[in-house]
Amino acid sequence: NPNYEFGGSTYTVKDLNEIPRENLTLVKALGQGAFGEVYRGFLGDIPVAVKTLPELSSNQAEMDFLMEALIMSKFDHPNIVHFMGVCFDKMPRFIVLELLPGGDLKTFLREARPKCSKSNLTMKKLLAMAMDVGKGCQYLEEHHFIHRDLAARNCLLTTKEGDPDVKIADFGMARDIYRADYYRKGGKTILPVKWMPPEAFLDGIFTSKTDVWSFGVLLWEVLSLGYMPYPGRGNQEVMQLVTSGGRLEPPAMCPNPVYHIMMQCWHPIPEERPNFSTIIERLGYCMQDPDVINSPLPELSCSPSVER
Ligand SMILES: CN1CCN(c2ccc(C(=O)Nc3n[nH]c4c3C=[N+](C(=O)[C@H](O)c3ccccc3)C4)cc2)CC1
Repeated sequence: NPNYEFGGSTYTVKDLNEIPRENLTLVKALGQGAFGEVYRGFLGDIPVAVKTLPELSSNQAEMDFLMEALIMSKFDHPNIVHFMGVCFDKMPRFIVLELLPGGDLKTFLREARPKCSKSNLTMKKLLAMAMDVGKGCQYLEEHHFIHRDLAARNCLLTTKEGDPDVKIADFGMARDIYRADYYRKGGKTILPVKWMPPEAFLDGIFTSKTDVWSFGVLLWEVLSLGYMPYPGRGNQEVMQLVTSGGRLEPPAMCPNPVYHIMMQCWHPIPEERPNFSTIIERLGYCMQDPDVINSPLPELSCSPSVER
């Protein structure tokens, strides 16, 4: 059974909170997880999300699933999805997590674009969502945990209405590296190149400053309302561009101070990039700046024919 080291202690499967299966009810699939399905359900009368491992899974998939549970079970932060327990006594195996009904951040941004009707999205809300992720990242940085795949697609929202809180909810990449799966899965696994700094995709060097670069791209995703970074460019082209100093353009209507934070996250020298405490501080200033929070969001053209 694999061990997991976090904060100076070592954990194994027996340290996981085993939930009696009879207390669990699965209601409806929420979407495809990396393994099997993720379901909406109840633990007693508490709404939960349940990640399932298909019964016919390889031994490696089983170990991956266990490692993912171990990783998430040790986090304790309001901006990281809360781990509730596992049903590992028999197949099918379950990981029970906090339910986040708002869906993923990228989808939310794309669906919340101001169309013809007034969208209730504001610059302040966008910055507050980025701040949430930044706080989760600061916690990971403090615990010397490198995420390796920070992106809007891996974050979830508490709600689609009002003021959603945002939480980091997927640790699959860190899990693969922790299990040294990356090599087993054949180096050709799809690397999130568009979210990676040069030292990572060129030399495989990962530190918390790698996550800072990715956070800068996530901030760009938020301000662009869910665009794919480097639109129209392939991974090879992006590696070329970035290694020769090219960077993402400012999203439409992005206030300069916010773009300035992105650019600092994308400093070619990792040590020159700010840490997450500094990033949060600077985002905080932006949120106090009337010129920033009162700047309008891009109004997409109102011609109904233009499908975005
Ligand atoms: C109209 N829209 C349609 C879509 N809809 C949804 C779509 C998906 C979800 C959803 O997956 N919620 C989750 N809550 N907790 C966890 C979830 C996923 N988890 C996982 O661990 C997943 O692996 C995961 C992790 C990060 C990102 C995505 C998926 C843990 C909720 C609402 C809202 C209304």
